Amino acid sequence: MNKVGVFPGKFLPPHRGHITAILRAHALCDELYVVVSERPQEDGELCRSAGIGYIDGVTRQRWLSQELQGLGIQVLLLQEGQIPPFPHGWHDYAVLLRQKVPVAFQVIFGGEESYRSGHSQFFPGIEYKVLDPQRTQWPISGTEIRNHPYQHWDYIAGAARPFFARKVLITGPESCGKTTLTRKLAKVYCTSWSEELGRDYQQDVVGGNGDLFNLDDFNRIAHLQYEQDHQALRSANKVCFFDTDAVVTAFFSQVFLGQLASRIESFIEPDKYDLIIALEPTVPWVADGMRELGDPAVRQKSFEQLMALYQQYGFAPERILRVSSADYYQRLECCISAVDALLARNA
Ligand SMILES: NC(=O)c1ccc[n+]([C@@H]2O[C@H](COP(=O)([O-])OP(=O)(O)OC[C@H]3O[C@@H](n4cnc5c(N)ncnc54)[C@H](O)[C@@H]3O)[C@@H](O)[C@H]2O)c1
Repeated sequence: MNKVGVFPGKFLPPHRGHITAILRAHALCDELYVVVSERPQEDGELCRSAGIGYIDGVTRQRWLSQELQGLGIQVLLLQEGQIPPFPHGWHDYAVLLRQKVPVAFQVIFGGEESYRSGHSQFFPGIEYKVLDPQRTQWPISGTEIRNHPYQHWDYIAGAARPFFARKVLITGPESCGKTTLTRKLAKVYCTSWSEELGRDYQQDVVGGNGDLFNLDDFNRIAHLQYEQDHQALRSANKVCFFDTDAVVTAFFSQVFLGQLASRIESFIEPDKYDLIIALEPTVPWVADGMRELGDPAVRQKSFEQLMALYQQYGFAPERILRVSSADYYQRLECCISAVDALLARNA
């Protein structure tokens, strides 16, 4: 007979302990269903008290589906908000779980010996198989990750890391040292970064001549940058650095064409970044054949216009760090201190 197993849990968030236990369970049956339980009120409170955004059930289901893809394991979502919380809802929980899993199952997997009596009472005839109850291989819990994600980074399932990674935007007008600083910060923190692709785009599509840009070029730049940023975030190690954002694209759309390309605003995300490092144009201007705004007064004015755009689009002023020093060493130190502080919070 086909042996069907179920692996239930909150997975708030999924971690290596969960993944390893699920893979062991998968090796012990013919068909496995992972069931993500969501209790929006209680789960929301767990996230709030840890100081993180709410990780809803669908997001957890997506993360686990990504982690387990290709193995034939189905990940289901069980809404438990309407039944009494554990341990008072055993009866209703048993009913819901049976309704959710589309076929009869013979074994439930878990890591808690203390759930055994509940299982034998409410799932009679169904085996309860406990795996690694001491959590010896991966001594970690969802609570520890929620409360101290950067201390326990290596345990967080890869699919969930972009959620926890701090997002740091480096912004500023032309020739303020943005790209170099972004690369340096990524190296200091041994992590990924996303470079501004507008310059390569300008080279490839209009031979470097910005006068040939049309509005659709700026839509495409915003879209391509969005995708590239997304990819960089997937391999972030606690923090990810972004060399530009759609506000900068909006600014250049205005500079080159005197108007805003139609789709740029849909890529502007005021809440995305934990920190926005705004580099004032106090370092020497470097002509590279593609830059347009070299006059000192124009540079400062560009900076202020850019800052006004962040304000206009609702970026929180307390997340913006203006870096004005003309000294490259000071600029770097100032950024390192700010990123350290960001990683120390909630750590
Ligand atoms: N309402 C009720 O009365 C009731 C009754 C029984 C069960 N339930 C539901 O069953 C689920 C129980 O899951 P949970 O809260 O334990 O979820 P969880 O996400 O904390 O853990 C999921 C499973 O992984 C195991 N695990 C966790 N960390 C591990 C590690 N480091 N190494 C190996 N294994 C590890 C856990 O023991 C558990 O079996 C919950 O969703 C709960 O709502 C509800």
